[in-house]
Amino acid sequence: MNKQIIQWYPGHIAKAEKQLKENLSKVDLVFEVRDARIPLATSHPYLQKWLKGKKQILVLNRKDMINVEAYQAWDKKLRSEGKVPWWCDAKAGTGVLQIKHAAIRAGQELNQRRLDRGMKNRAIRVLTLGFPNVGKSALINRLVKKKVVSSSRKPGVTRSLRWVRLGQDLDLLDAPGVLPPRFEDQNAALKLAICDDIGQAAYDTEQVAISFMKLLETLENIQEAGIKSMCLQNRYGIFVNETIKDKYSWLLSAAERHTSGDTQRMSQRLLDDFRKNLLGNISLELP
Ligand SMILES: Nc1nc2c(ncn2[C@@H]2O[C@H](COP(=O)(O)OP(=O)(O)OP(=O)(O)O)[C@@H](O)[C@H]2O)c(=O)[nH]1
Repeated sequence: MNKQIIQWYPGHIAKAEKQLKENLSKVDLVFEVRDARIPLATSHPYLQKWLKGKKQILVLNRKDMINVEAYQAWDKKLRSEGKVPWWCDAKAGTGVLQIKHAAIRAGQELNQRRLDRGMKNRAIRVLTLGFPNVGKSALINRLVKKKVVSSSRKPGVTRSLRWVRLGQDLDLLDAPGVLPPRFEDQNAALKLAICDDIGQAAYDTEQVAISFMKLLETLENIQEAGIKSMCLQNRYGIFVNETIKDKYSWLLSAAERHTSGDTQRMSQRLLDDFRKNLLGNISLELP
């Protein structure tokens, strides 16, 4: 997918970015939350420029949705770059307590510096930052152990900044997802679309479904994923690795058979199936 096909910069994200910049000076620490399935595609190109050396905790969420190989490869790569990745599953709550402790420790260091300068101790203000739908709100809800902010399956749900208190030590700021105004790298944008990390209005479902199939063919671990045994045969009458004259004509013909030529709906079903059944088994992005 080389053409500029996927674009998404809705008004609320532009507004969120403006608000974020206004609020950055008020926070002490930033949780940068990325999607563990696509840590590169969910790394914001301007983030370091905005944060200007502010203390950060790198959270790789959705650990439950990747395989061990991907986890190990990314953990090693990030550590080799001097980063400390904190892995979690904000839906189930795994790894969240460790993140809380890391934030409290960072807060103690910051407060020590305040004391050294003759200032009083205070709760540390933490901003949760990341692309839409990576699990920022789910992480906050897990940290405070109740549903204080909306967390939903669709990207772009958090629309405004909201402070949430966590015990005596931390004040958390939930913020809408941020995105670069233009996706220079359309392959990264495709991964965001496949993982449902950008709004559906940003892309053509059929094109993304076809691009995803092309991408699947290039993945080495596709056999391990047991894709052939998936619902594809029964539901769509196709095999991914089948040799066919026009590789992607199956998408169109399958769409005709199943949904009277409604390829958009067919592609949507396909993407939904893949998101549900396949994405946890394959590595969309390896270092
Ligand atoms: N399997 C799994 N699902 C998760 C995880 N974290 C979040 N989710 C789900 O992903 C969806 C998006 O989570 P949110 O917390 O709303 O994401 P967000 O980053 O706040 O999204 P925006 O409001 O768009 O910025 C929800 O349906 C969550 O239940 C995780 O670690 N594992």
